[in-house]
Amino acid sequence: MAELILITGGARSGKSSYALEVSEKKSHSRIFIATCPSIDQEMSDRVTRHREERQGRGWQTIEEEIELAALFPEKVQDAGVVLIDCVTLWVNNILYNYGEEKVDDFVIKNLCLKWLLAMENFPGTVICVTNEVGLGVVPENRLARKYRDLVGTCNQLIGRKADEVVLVSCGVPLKIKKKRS
Ligand SMILES: Nc1nc2c(ncn2[C@@H]2O[C@H](COP(=O)(O)OP(=O)(O)OP(=O)(O)O)[C@@H](O)[C@H]2O)c(=O)[nH]1
Repeated sequence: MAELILITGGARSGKSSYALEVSEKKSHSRIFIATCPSIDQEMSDRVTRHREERQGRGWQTIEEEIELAALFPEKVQDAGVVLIDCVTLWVNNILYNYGEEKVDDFVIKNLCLKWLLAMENFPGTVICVTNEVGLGVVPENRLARKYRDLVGTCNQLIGRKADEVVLVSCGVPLKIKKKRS
């Protein structure tokens, strides 16, 4: 892969819009990989809002909740930039589909590494969106604590491999890891 960029932030921080902007500067040939399952009206409304935001801006959308590794490189090979939105929901989907008891730090690390490795054969730029889920109080619920930790593990893996990491807060991007020139 030419470049890996990780964009993180809180809910409704503006990270998705920023990720679109950055992607559009990278290439005219763009694929949006959505990991969000449309399970209720609230989710559907969010998805509709995002689809409208991309409308007429040259995006092709692939909805894939689990098998990110299977998309690379063949299914996205014509794209100059691939945007994955978002890692947080991918972790959620893994927990839900595999069964919470079957997913621990080791399992999530390996699953995340699988798609990071698959991306290495993709010649374009990959941009991943994630959430900073660990900044608030420690959740009372055990599953919520586990989820928070698994997301943190994936964010670290991707962040270490990334050329650039950007934290978006209040709609403002802050580069926290910069590519060496
Ligand atoms: N299934 C599906 N999901 C989509 C599509 N477009 C966007 N999404 C999902 O929308 C989710 C992000 O939406 P929000 O929850 O509104 O984002 P947010 O965290 O509140 O806001 P920002 O920080 O501003 O991005 C991501 O998980 C995407 O996968 C799509 O076309 N299909």
